Amino acid sequence: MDRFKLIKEVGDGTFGSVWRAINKQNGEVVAVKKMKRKYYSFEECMSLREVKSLRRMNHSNIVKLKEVIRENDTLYFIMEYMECNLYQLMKDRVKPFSESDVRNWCFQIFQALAYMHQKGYFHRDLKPENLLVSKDILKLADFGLAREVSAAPPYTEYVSTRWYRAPEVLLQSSVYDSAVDMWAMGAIMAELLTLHPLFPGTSEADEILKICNVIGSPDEQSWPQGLSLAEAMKYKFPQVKGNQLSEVMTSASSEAINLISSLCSWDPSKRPKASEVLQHAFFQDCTYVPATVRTRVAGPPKTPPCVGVKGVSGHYIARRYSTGALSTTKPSSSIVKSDSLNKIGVQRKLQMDRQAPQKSTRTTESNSKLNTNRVQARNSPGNPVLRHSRSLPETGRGTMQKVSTITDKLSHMSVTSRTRTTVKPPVPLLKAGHVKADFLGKSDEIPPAKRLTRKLVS
Ligand SMILES: Nc1ncnc2c1ncn2[C@@H]1O[C@H](COP(=O)(O)OP(=O)(O)OP(=O)(O)O)[C@@H](O)[C@H]1O
Repeated sequence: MDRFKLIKEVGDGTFGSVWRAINKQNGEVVAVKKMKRKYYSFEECMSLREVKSLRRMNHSNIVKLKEVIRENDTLYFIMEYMECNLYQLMKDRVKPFSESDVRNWCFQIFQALAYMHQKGYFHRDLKPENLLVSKDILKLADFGLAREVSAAPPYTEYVSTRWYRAPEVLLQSSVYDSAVDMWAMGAIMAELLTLHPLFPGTSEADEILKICNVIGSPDEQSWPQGLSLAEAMKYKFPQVKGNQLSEVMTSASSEAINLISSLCSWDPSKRPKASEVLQHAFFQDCTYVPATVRTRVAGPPKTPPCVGVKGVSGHYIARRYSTGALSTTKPSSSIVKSDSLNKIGVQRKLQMDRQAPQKSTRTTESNSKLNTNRVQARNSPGNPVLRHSRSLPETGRGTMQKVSTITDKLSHMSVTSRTRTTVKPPVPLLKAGHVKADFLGKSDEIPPAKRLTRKLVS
């Protein structure tokens, strides 16, 4: 690692801290992800799912893994550097992004997903924090949960971030597929257009309630398999009619609403595939031009403001953006370039309310057994108290935030008078976190003040 000078920590995830760094030999700016747990053999490193899947990806909208280095039992991923993530772009904004921004960003991500799904992988942990931005380019990152479609189910160790978690996963189906990524993209698109998470559940039960409040409870017609899954675990869906997305996403176009509605279908088989989404009317003005062949247009490329700038809505025209050449440094026995890496699975640790670093055991919501006799969905908690949890000092923002969300509004509309509530002014978003086991029927066990936590290093 002597070849790299670490400049600044730019991210602190469950499994690794990410640094902006410079390759001293060629001056290239890179991202270095330093894994938190120790790795005592190189084979162990090579078996990581993040390594196995990323090395097979070669797409301009998927972050490139340049090298894997193990030094003193510590594992480092050398990746192309991206300026910020989509959550960081959203968190300080007051004015929603323009639909054309959202269209351009999502088009790129659906391109990456179409590629990845076609290659036989699905991501399983899509969330704004894993969509990285530089200039006008978006890239998919964090393949720690990526899974080969061909790998035999049941998939038992999976934990995605709850707010973007598909209902079949919430109901512990063991045979889900790439449709879980499509669900997450529907939720992310809505969040980009409104600056509020669409389904900010405080527990798994509340997550399902939040979904019901928006799209209505599933029935025999909309999702027969879902009813069977629920029955198998003795879970009863709350009976909610749901509301029209258009009633709360008032400024969204009918095409955007239509696309989000189909992505967030209860039945995974009714969600469009990524390749189909690219043909949707919402993207009719988009034409994908690979980053490598784009011509530069007037004006310097810029990344939308992500820290400390409020209310700015930029228009980001596709421009040439170089991700830099691969490092030319000579690989040693403990350094492997991306094209010579091996396969297997990743250890993934949950991000708790207050993240415990160095914890290497796998603790997942899905792993624990559900107490099927106790399954009972709770009513919506209303506006939950949310907390920012940051691992580096931050200025200016309070730690306790009362958050108004789309679903809270919808919940109010559907459960009470069905009259429209006054739209509250937007407040800073919270970064979704994995939260300790909160299975359906156990949501009461989570202390209210700790329920929704995002973690961010700025
Ligand atoms: N290539 C990169 N360039 C710049 N920043 C990055 C890069 N990769 C990751 N980051 C930043 O670091 C954060 C954490 O990275 P990552 O998601 O890979 O870690 P993790 O430990 O797997 O996180 P999680 O808790 O989501 O599982 C990201 O949200 C992003 O802000």
